[in-house]
Amino acid sequence: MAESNFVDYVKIYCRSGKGGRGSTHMRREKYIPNGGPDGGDGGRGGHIILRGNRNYWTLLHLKYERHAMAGHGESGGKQRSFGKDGADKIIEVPCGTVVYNAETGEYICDVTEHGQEVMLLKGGRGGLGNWHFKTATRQAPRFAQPGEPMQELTIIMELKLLADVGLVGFPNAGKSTLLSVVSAAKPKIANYPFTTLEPNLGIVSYREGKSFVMADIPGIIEGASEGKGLGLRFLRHIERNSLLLFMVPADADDIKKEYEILLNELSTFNPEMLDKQRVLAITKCDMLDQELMDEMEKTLPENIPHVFISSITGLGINQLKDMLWEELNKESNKIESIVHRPKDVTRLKAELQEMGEDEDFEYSYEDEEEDDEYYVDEEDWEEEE
Ligand SMILES: Nc1nc2c(ncn2[C@@H]2O[C@H](COP(=O)(O)OP(=O)(O)OP(=O)(O)O)[C@@H](O)[C@H]2O)c(=O)[nH]1
Ligand SMILES: [Mg+2]
Repeated sequence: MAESNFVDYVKIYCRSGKGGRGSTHMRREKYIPNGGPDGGDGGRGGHIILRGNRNYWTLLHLKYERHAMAGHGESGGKQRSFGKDGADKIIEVPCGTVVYNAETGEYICDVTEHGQEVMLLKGGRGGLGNWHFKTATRQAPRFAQPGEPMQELTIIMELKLLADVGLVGFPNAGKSTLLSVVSAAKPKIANYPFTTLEPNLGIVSYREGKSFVMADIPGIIEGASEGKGLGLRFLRHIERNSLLLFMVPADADDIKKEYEILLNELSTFNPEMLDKQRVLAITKCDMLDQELMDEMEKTLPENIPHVFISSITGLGINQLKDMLWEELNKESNKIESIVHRPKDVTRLKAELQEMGEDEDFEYSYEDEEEDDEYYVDEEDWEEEE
């Protein structure tokens, strides 16, 4: 597959900073021969923090990152001086990013709002300098605390677009065409299946300056949940939608059957998809006359509101927008009902391999000096001028 700019999946090795060690310095000035311990505290190691940023729409900027490392805390110094804290590493992510543990598939957190910050890995606390351990005997504290160790974690970040309405349909159903007439988005449209290879988002303006976001995803075919066609790779982008708009063309052999196949694929992917509100649009109705529509009406699936539309003539488009808006504003259809289950690790691995993301990041500890517990720096004991 060609190199794509729509990146919704990345694997990153993360490491927080370790805490700086406390100093064991002894105060020895000219006229104060036994000044006692005055070693300062080590600095805190840097955190790894995720921050939601609405200016990002994909994870592309993280694709080649591969690792995120925060700075280590510096050691404490003489005269109770504190070591500097290690620099935090902030990873900016688009809203709708879900984070999993790459080894276990366990769900860790998600970032849904602009400016929202999630502490992924805490930096180690700095060790206390020996002045804290001053006792009556003064001489005692020839040690200070080491800093707390760093933490490591390899994560998978997955983007789930945060659109209000998700378009669900077989290839060629007219999904992209609809998006292009109700929003300013300019998706590719053509008379062959799988024209759309990546999700497109559009803002649909409604009356009085109100608007909602619509996501056009690649077409779904029977067996998609087992990997057929473009497979389930893009289904996750409609997991977050509060409303699903099913689209079946008027010239389909059996509208009801096509609808059921789509529904079945979604529920195989994630049974919670069935909890979402649905609307059915019969597309390309410029090919029908009123008589045919009345006839067709009787064969449609029950329990789902439907509308006949044509993106070409504009038939039913306003009615469709009204229906979508009404459904979106029902209290029962607010999002956040989504339950995060752990990822199936084998599936995760397969997905990663498919994306060429499965090489493990090797981290070298070569440049790092080891913290010796109760480390005593000889220099600290030298007499000063
Ligand atoms: N007559 C008619 N043709 C339409 C209408 N809407 C879309 N089409 C045609 O149907 C074909 C497929 O349209 P697309 O919008 O690309 O379909 P899609 O569902 O996005 O297809 P994939 O991206 O392949 O999943 C194109 O040739 C469109 O011109 C319509 O309302 N009436
Ligand atoms: Mg399309």
